[in-house]
Amino acid sequence: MILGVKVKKLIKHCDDRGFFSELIRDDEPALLSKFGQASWSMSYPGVIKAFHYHEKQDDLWFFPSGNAQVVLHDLRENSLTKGDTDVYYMGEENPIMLFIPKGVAHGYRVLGQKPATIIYFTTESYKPDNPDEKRIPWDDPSISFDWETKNR
Ligand SMILES: Cc1cn([C@H]2C[C@H](O)[C@@H](COP(=O)(O)OP(=O)(O)O[C@H]3O[C@@H](C)C(=O)[C@@H](O)[C@H]3O)O2)c(=O)[nH]c1=O
Repeated sequence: MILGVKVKKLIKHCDDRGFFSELIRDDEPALLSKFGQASWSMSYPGVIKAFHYHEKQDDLWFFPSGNAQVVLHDLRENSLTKGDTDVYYMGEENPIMLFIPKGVAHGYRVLGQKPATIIYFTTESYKPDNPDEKRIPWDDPSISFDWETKNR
């Protein structure tokens, strides 16, 4: 597992009305050291958004609807897991919060036949004049992640 990445499994309190679940609390600083921004985005089935990374901000991801294949790749020079790639399947079928530290490239592919929505929290707010948004092509050979679903 890439160093510094954290997973919080959400607890669904189900009853006859539906369910309730906590996402993040102020006594979980390990998950988000500070609040910068909350963002919401939707992607259509099959879309790949990858790879992005940040120099200053940490991300905390949650997919409230749909499902995604999330791919992380450690770019940090001084990390013991530099060069490692990890995959998470998250969303409706696996409701988790995923903490992605700065310097870890991240991206996702929407799985299934319906759009996926993501709500994510960042430790910094977006600066339109100088965004902390770095990009690596989704099929970059240095990561060489195979995004195809394997029928087996
Ligand atoms: C990220 C961001 C974008 N924008 C604007 C810029 C642009 O006009 C439009 C779409 O921006 P992007 O193409 O960068 O959006 P998107 O490709 O959804 O970017 C996001 O993807 C996820 C997977 C991440 O990891 C985030 O860090 C962020 O990079 O929204 C904001 O106004 N605020 C923001 O915080």
